[in-house]
Amino acid sequence: AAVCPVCHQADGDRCMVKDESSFILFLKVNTHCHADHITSTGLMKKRLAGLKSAISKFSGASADIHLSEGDKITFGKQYLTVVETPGHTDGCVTLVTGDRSMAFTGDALLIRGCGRTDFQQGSAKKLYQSIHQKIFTLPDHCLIYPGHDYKGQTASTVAEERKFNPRLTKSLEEFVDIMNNLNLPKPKKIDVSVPANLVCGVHEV
Ligand SMILES: N[C@@H](CCC(=O)N[C@@H](CSS)C(=O)NCC(=O)O)C(=O)O
Repeated sequence: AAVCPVCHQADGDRCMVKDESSFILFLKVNTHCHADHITSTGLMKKRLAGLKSAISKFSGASADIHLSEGDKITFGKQYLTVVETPGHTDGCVTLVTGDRSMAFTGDALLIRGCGRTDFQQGSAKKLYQSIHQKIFTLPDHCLIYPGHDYKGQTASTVAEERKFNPRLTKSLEEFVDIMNNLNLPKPKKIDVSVPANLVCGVHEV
């Protein structure tokens, strides 16, 4: 089996090593396919030789690697586990550290909020189930790092959000009602189209 030069493990799958000549040294992992998250990827690939992109297989986006539930992204002696958390989009993932002390939730769970569900495959019911079944089941002390910080708070914990999140402490029915009545303006330039020859790059439409 191939041995990863970074983490020295011989287990090819954990390192995403497919053969001895294809170790990945730089990986841009996108939590979902919205312009405000993936737009940098094409430019980063141009500037950093060997950089690979990764995104959920359910995102509809092209990328070097398509991620599935349970995939492990290894770096050094650490790894991130891919946890599918659809609802904001179909292809949203949360990345959880191997020791389950940190979770990068993208736009699924925000601090005292959550991703909107009113466009591009949004589903309030799916989001509620994702958060309750996949994120709120992580340890209480697990730190939450979301994709947006609208109120100056950059980290929270599972216990805090389970207790204080004004949307997720509600029943499913109440949550769906809240999400259907947010009436947020649609962000400008949120739509993306990905030309076939530009892997995980973005052209605004
Ligand atoms: N007006 C705000 C809202 C921007 C916004 O819509 N943010 C998205 C994530 S980017 S698609 C979202 O899910 N927000 C949830 C929410 O409850 O605000 C701004 O422009 O800053």
